[in-house]
Amino acid sequence: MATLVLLQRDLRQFDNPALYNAVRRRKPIIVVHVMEKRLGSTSKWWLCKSLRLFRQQLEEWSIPLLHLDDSANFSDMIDYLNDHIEIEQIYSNGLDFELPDNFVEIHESFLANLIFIPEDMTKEFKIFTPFWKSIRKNCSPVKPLPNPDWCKKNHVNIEFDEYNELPMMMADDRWNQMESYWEIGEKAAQKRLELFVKTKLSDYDHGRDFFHKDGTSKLSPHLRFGEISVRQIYEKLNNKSNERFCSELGWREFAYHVYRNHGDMAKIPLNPKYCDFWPEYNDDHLNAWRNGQTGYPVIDAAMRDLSTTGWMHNRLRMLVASFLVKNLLIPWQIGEEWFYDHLVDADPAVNPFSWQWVAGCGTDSVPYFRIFNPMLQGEKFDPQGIYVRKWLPEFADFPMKRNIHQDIIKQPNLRPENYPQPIIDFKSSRERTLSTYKAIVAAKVIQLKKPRLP
Ligand SMILES: Cc1cc2nc3c(=O)[nH]c(=O)nc-3n(C[C@H](O)[C@H](O)[C@H](O)COP(=O)(O)OP(=O)(O)OC[C@H]3O[C@@H](n4cnc5c(N)ncnc54)[C@H](O)[C@@H]3O)c2cc1C
Repeated sequence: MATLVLLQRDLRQFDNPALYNAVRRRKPIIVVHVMEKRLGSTSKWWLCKSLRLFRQQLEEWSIPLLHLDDSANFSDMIDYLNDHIEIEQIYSNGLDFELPDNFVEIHESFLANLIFIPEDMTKEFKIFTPFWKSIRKNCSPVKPLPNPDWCKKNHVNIEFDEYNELPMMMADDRWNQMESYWEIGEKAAQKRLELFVKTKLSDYDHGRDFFHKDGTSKLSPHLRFGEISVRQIYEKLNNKSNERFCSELGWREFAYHVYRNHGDMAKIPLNPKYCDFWPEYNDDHLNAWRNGQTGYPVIDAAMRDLSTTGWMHNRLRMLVASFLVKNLLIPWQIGEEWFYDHLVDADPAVNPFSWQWVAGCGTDSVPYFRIFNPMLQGEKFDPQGIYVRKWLPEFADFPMKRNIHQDIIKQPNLRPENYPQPIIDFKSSRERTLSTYKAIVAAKVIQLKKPRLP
């Protein structure tokens, strides 16, 4: 008789409730990773590496890690496993698919991805601050579990010849390059947390906004795949001096709070006024945005950074998203999809939530008239153009004393020859957007053209 542990976004041994409870049963354990339904290619790259490392960790406990590529084949897999050893109990930490009816009785699901238990929050909140205040006042954060007490009885001495293959990525230079930016897995996540606490946390409130400074934790992909427990981070850092950092974890909780009631958030605006809004858009503009060729240095640097590293600083995410939606008037869903495919931390709740926040159609969103100015933002948060120079080789000889963000717009002769002209005029695109949004906000029912979505 064996315990089956199904994992999706919880590739860790420490504070993993499904694994912990399985170990306590003192029966042989089989772990199966089930492929998520929505996974971008860059996150898949991360997952492939993470699964291999996790398999090595589980081998130390003689627990086999199998992989199911499509949750639709769940029953076939159980038949196969039952031919080798009877599956008595199934544990998971929440799945993105429903188990077939005949397994519901033996399945127990724990929640592992959030600090607070969502069921403890009976009211639906639309604004972040009251949500965060209320949940902290009225609910208790879940404490991380102790290390499970591993015992030799839990061994499974069976060689599985099916479901043994872990997913693979096609060879691509992109992945080789990405490799140099990241250390993957549970051990790396713990190391990153330690380093952040030692070297960056004390300056986080100020440093987090400067995109050339590397002042944030970069824990997001580890949290995305559950290589580290958010409860462990919260328990360690939740005190008065780390309010700002904890409130960022709070935004993550809030995104999941909203996602619980709006699973279709990646496609459907939370504010129905925006449902049928988007006009036709320009494909050349979209391609320029994707490839970092808009002629606006900070936007282009950020988009090239994303393609190379799979990550982007939070302020830059806001800037490039605002530029796409509010200057190029391209539907936010298209940007969401691009991010989802290119981010190592592409998160099914946080990514669509954040895109809706920028587009102004979400909950507790940026007001429609707030349109980020890439020149001013660049000047403020990358004053010497260090970040831009890092990602745009076209600016290698640009004089250090010049303001890279403003000067090339105000004095076109300073623009490097091999760097594109701006694809739009910032001021007039801003005005066009403001009048379009004003009409939406004023209208009772919007009936413009449907968006052309991918
Ligand atoms: C358009 C857009 C898309 C985004 N897409 C994602 C996504 O797919 N996945 C993702 O994890 N984050 C996303 N974010 C939120 C945020 O940009 C990242 O969480 C953050 O940049 C990750 O870097 P970090 O780990 O160094 O963050 P830190 O500043 O060190 O924060 C610690 C943790 O708090 C959480 N967090 C921080 N900022 C936010 C935020 N604004 N909203 C929700 N949670 C937050 C993350 O889990 C993060 O790892 C998006 C933001 C925008 C504007």
